[in-house]
Amino acid sequence: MNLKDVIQGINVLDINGELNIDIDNIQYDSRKVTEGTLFICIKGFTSDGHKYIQSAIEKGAKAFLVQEDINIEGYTFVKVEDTRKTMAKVADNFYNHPSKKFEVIGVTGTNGKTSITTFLNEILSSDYKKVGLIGTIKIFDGEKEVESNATTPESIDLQECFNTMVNNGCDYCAMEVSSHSLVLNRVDETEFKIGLFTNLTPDHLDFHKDLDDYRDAKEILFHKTTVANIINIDDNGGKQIYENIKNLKTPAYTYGIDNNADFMAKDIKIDAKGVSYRLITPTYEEDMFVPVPGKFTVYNTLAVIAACYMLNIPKEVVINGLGKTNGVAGRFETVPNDKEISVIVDYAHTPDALENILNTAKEFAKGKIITVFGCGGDRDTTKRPLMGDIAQKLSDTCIVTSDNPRTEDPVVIIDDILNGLDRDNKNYEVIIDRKEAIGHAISMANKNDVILIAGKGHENYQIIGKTKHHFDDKEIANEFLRNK
Ligand SMILES: CC(=O)N[C@H]1[C@@H](OP(=O)(O)OP(=O)(O)OC[C@H]2O[C@@H](n3ccc(=O)[nH]c3=O)[C@H](O)[C@@H]2O)O[C@H](CO)[C@@H](O)[C@@H]1O[C@H](C)C(=O)N[C@@H](C)C(=O)N[C@H](CCC(=O)O)C(=O)O
Ligand SMILES: Nc1ncnc2c1ncn2[C@@H]1O[C@H](COP(=O)(O)OP(=O)(O)OP(=O)(O)O)[C@@H](O)[C@H]1O
Ligand SMILES: N[C@H](CCC[C@H](N)C(=O)O)C(=O)O
Ligand SMILES: [Mg+2]
Repeated sequence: MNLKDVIQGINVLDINGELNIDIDNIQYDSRKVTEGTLFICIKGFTSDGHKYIQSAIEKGAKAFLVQEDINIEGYTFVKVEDTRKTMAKVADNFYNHPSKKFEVIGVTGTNGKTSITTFLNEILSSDYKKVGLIGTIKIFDGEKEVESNATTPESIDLQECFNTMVNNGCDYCAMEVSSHSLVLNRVDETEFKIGLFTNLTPDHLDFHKDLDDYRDAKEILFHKTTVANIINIDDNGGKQIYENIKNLKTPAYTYGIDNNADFMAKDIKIDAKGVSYRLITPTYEEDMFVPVPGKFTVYNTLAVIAACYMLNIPKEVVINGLGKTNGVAGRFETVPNDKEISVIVDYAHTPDALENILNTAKEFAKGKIITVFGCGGDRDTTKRPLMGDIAQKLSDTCIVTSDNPRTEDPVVIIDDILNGLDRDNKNYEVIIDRKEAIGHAISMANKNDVILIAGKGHENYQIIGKTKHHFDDKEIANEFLRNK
């Protein structure tokens, strides 16, 4: 594509060099530059893309989008105010506005995004639609699965992914939209048909100033939609967002259990097999069963039902689809065994999620509840003591261990967790090594006990320092259960 077309519509401050050149690739990471690339220099949190101009030239970059005054003979420099923001526009131009060519459904909120996008994918696929998926567990581009490195990819990667999905004949894309992505312009220029909001509870307060700031970030999604916004009205953050967006051109709809809503669940029953409820929509009522336990499943499925309603998916497809769902990998996933112990692997990595999952386990536990959990390193530290408190109060025994320590010392992370629990109550233990901790939980469990292994869910790795080691909670639990 001609550079003039690539930068069409952007606010240019200055140009040095020739604009009438062909661009074959756009890239924000010098390590991925190829011949004919427009390299976008981003001033980041840890590094500065402007430092890599020389190495990008060596790899074949021809043109640069910059925030500084730079002029090198034979290359083109386009200066703009904010390269990160402009990058989204450039990416949308380069891939020819792919999000407008199919139906993108965006899901935001602290918990439930992966669960909802997975359900949506399952249901829309069963209606013979081709569905792309973007989220924490994986990316599916309509033909193949690609490893996911983030919940929401960088703008260039995102627009490239949309383009591949469109070329692969996808009708829909169900995607998770993280608060980071909304603030860091990753989803700018994306046209969402539907925006869904799940809930807002403390997380990522290392990145957002406070909970209000975090909520404002989430609200951005609902200003980018064209067909419908769907909001959990039982959630305080949801209520506030609804107030702010209810009069926008795109209509807003609500779902909930406790408050009057467009999509409601009544007569809820929850047990170890799943949830059942009476579904009330604007035009029909139905008895629902979903084989995934937890009150949060009621919320997640109401959101899915509302989205499918707005997309005119036949109600039978939605109801039957949810009734047969395989659940979501690493979300309330049980590890089958012949010891009559309920071993549950779950991705609860926030105080709210941990509380919900433990309350769900409590509703059907016939024996003791043993919780194994830790907190991730290089992430929000304020959630650590809160999770310690919740795990201790809602378990008979809790084993505090490591999650992904990343570049932090696991002992320091565990200490932060211990600051939230009552050290005089000896119902907790500390075992730094996660494998050992899981083994210990299984060795101490008796028939009818519930073991909750929380925090890592589907992850099949542990990040220590900057290295990913193979590690899979389910696999390890299985190994100990076999030998018990
Ligand atoms: C805080 C944050 O989100 N940072 C993201 C951001 O990094 P950054 O802008 O600070 O980049 P930087 O490392 O300072 O580098 C600046 C520029 O130099 C470039 N560079 C750097 C080195 C080099 O050799 N050559 C080169 O060109 C980089 O590619 C970048 O363009 O842009 C990078 C490129 O897209 C991301 O990889 C990086 O995500 C980091 C790794 C991260 O951990 N992000 C997490 C917190 C995140 O995004 N999480 C959310 C939510 C998770 C959830 O709740 O589900 C997510 O959506 O995943
Ligand atoms: N609607 C919900 N409300 C509260 N907790 C939930 C909800 N749905 C799922 N959970 C809990 O949160 C955990 C994470 O769920 P899920 O992976 O769907 O969330 P997510 O929003 O995708 O998280 P992430 O920000 O890591 O991408 C689950 O393992 C479960 O314990
Ligand atoms: N998307 C979340 C996942 C956290 C999962 C947990 N296992 C951890 O490593 O903290 C994050 O990056 O904050
Ligand atoms: Mg997710």
